[in-house]
Amino acid sequence: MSVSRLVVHNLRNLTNVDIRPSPAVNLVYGKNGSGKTSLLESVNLLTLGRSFRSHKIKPLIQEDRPVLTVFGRVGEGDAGVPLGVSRARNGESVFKAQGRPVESLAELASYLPLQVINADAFSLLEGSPKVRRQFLDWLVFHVEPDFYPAWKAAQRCLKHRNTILRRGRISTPEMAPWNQELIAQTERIQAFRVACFERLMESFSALFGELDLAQGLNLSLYRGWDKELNFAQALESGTERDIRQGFTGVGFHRADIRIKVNGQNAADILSRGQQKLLVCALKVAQGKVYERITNRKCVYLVDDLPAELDKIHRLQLVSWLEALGTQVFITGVERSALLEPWLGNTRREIKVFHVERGEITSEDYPSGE
Ligand SMILES: Nc1ncnc2c1ncn2[C@@H]1O[C@H](COP(=O)(O)OP(=O)(O)OP(=O)(O)O)[C@@H](O)[C@H]1O
Repeated sequence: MSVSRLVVHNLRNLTNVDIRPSPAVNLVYGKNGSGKTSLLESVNLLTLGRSFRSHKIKPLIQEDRPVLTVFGRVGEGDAGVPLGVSRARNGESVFKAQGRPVESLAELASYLPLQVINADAFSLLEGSPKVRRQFLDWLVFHVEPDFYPAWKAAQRCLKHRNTILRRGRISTPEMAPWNQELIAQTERIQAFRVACFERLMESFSALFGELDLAQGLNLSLYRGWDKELNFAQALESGTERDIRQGFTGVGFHRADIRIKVNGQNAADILSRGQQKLLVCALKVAQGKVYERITNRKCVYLVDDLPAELDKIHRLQLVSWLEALGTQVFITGVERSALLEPWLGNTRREIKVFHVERGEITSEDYPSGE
């Protein structure tokens, strides 16, 4: 899967953009504030209906304009699927695929699986368990069709159970069916997550295992309750605490990926550059597993590649992306720093885009080199 055409109107400082990206390597350079990240945001918007920077829509719409639109073709050349998104200041939105409104944002997302590596990527190490849980669940959601219904059903049970807990007067006949259903759905969610986590770790070790950085590194899946107990036992033994707290303290909603170096949190031990490379490896590993299972490739958006990564680490990430053979959009301030790691390392088509005050010009490498 790749974006073969991208047309953007009134997104931040991008007033009128129409580009035909390479199905392989797209390098986007320009000064600070020129509009590079906005271009990546437009790809994100096209498939997820929102930015990766913020859930708010108004800041995305160009000042003094009522609406922003992004149109794109996804697939091979002009034969690709047309996708269109418009978001208006007054709250109106249109999401279209193949010329008709989509049934859900999940349908829109299914046309173009995306992986984003940007400054927020560090939150995979520093952030709350929710960030890591969502990271794993992205994969589970995309490769296991029964996961989402199970997850939704479990969420429903949790909500009802918590409402009963908050009321304080617990009646067993009222609570029992929610507990039973929660246990059944949690076991399914857990099985899906374990299977995906194992595949993810296999792929991650193949990428990362050889690096010095891998010394002492350990990633493990925390299920969301004591590993000595099954979920039914954990729920039962936590009942009094749940009543006191007014919510369910154990379960699928507490799962986490624990990332440690010699027993300490990786975020407390690794340098920024090391953290970024580790996060990149996790995202590339995820893309690999996704491809193996679905036979489809993710598109990678890498905002400000040089930030935090030295030459060797940039080269490492580029070699991983190249091995994936996927479409990438990579931004940076300096053209040479963006191009350098690819030179001699890819036979695929490179396009270089220069952004200046929201205007984009493109060149096919190696023209003019
Ligand atoms: N709603 C808006 N309307 C008009 N311009 C906007 C709006 N929101 C942001 N901008 C401007 O659009 C420009 C695009 O910013 P963007 O973050 O894409 O730049 P960038 O090239 O990625 O910069 P950096 O290298 O600093 O990360 C900025 O100059 C910003 O001030």
